[in-house]
Amino acid sequence: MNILFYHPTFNPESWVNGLAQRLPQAQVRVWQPGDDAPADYALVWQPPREMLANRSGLKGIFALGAGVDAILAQERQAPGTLPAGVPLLRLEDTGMAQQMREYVLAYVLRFFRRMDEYQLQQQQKQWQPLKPHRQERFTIGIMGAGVLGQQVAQALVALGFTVRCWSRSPKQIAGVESFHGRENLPAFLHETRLLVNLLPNTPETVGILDLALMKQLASQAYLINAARGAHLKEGDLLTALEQGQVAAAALDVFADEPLARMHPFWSHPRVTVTPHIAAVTLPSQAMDQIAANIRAIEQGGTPSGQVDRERGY
Ligand SMILES: NC(=O)C1=CN([C@@H]2O[C@H](COP(=O)(O)OP(=O)(O)OC[C@H]3O[C@@H](n4cnc5c(N)ncnc54)[C@H](O)[C@@H]3O)[C@@H](O)[C@H]2O)C=CC1
Ligand SMILES: O=C(O)C(=O)CO
Repeated sequence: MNILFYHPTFNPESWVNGLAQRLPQAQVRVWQPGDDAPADYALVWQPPREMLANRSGLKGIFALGAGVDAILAQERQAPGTLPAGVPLLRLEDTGMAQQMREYVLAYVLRFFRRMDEYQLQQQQKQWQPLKPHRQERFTIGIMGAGVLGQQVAQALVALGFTVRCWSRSPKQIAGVESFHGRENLPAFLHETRLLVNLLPNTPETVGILDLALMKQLASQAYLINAARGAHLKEGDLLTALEQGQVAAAALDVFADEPLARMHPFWSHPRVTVTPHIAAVTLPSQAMDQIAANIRAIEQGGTPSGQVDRERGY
């Protein structure tokens, strides 16, 4: 069995060695331009078109992340990047849910305990206790109740928050009110005080975080966007902040990354910027999952994490 690896920034040696340890029967190699020797599987992030274009015989392409929007966009722009008919698989959790829980909880508590405002007050040397937010008036809405959203929801319930989620189909998550479908989006947004976005970026969800949506939230709402920058209309967030509709936002992802030096978010007193670090790929856990999926395919079983290319996630 031959496995190709390509990632623009990961250390390829540790992946080649790690995969070889997990799949002793496999020959693992780092793809180099011009390599058109046979392969059964490919592990990729931002693959050049020429890497996979003529490889319709692959048994699986493994995306080295949870979100596959970038690779599907590559395919739209340069057809052939993902040969037709080859299953595309993504990472499911592999340690990202724990990181995402930490990220979201950190900002939920920061906003709930008004730490963002105390930080601004400290800069003014201002000693001014603020009226605490009350949990019963601090409903948290999670858009996207998948692998990551469900675990974040459970962690927030355990902290005593009222939590609701919105997804494509109804979800059963203990202690969480489930809303689904576009028709129920207004009901989900109504009275949501803190909105967490964990949707995949698809043709249906791109630009979903716009001013019209923000106006449906409770006033002085908070936003945590840890999914994709393409979900957020950045100018609309600036307007919502100016109008007081949104009190503050924590943003991990941006329309253009890295965020341009002149971007207003950098210096906005009500915006926190992190450089797309909410949940990163953990090589060891990712390789365990990919190796298990390859074994499943080799034994005629069904691997997990297969992407529906039409749906976009
Ligand atoms: N900032 C970061 O570091 C990271 C960001 N991410 C982002 O998080 C996203 C979510 O990851 P997972 O939870 O693993 O995905 P998932 O596929 O398990 O969950 C997606 C959820 O979104 C819902 N959804 C999809 N389309 C919808 C629509 N049109 N209307 C309503 N609900 C819809 C689904 O029903 C599902 O509940 C990824 O696609 C990625 O973009 C993932 C990892 C790290
Ligand atoms: O896995 C993903 O989709 C990520 O965004 C990782 O940073």
